[in-house]
Amino acid sequence: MLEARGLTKRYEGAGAPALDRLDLTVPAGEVFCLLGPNGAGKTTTVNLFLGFLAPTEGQALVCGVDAAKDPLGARARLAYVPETVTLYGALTGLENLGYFVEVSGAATPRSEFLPLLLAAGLPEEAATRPVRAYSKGMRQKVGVAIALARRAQALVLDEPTSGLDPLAANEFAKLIERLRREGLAVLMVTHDLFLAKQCGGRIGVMAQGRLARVFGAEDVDHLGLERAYLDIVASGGTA
Ligand SMILES: Nc1ncnc2c1ncn2[C@@H]1O[C@H](COP(=O)(O)OP(=O)(O)OP(=O)(O)O)[C@@H](O)[C@H]1O
Repeated sequence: MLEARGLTKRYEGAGAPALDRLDLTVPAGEVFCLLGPNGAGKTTTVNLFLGFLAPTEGQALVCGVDAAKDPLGARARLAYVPETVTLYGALTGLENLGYFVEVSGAATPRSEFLPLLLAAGLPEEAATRPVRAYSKGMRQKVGVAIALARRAQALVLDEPTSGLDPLAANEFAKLIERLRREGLAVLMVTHDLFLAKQCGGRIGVMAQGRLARVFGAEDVDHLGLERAYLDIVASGGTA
């Protein structure tokens, strides 16, 4: 579970807070998509959950662990897939997975590596090829496989489908849905309204550091979400 309680971040020298009293709970088995324009506070939120930033006020809890007080404990329970997954180009997908699992200290047996890559949607023939020739979507899948291998209970994704073609983004949405069904708590930052709708769960729109509105993915159609998003952004989060 991911939980923000009155989570606030004011960067030094800045006037308005980058994140203003965020209250949010993402339980196991839910996807929460965070939308918002540039500078809304999405990355700040992610960095607070990862314990990379200390909050000015409030708490970011990962499965009950306060990320500011125990960042290593929080990160042990949280898998993070960034916008661009950094892998070793000369190593194969399998070798990269093995390396990152070892570094993380996870006890995942080697026999599970290939099934994990396949579960993340990587074609089997690609698993033994150097990743320097992988597409961005294939790299993202290795990133998800690394996250799965760590058996984290929560998953945070930052713009995971940026630069993916619609087919790859659609495949990625299905993967996220599967992880949700397997019981992960998923927080996904995205600019992609279609992806947010497709991944189900709840969709939050941030503006100027505030979580302005939360929609159930079932309760709003694409056009309605787009209109609401534009209204919220135009009003600076007060619509
Ligand atoms: N290290 C920093 N020092 C000062 N201000 C910062 C710092 N990082 C971010 N900010 C400011 O905090 C606010 C929120 O930034 P943040 O990066 O969280 O937004 P975002 O929603 O992730 O934007 P984007 O969609 O562009 O990634 C912005 O006004 C930004 O300029």
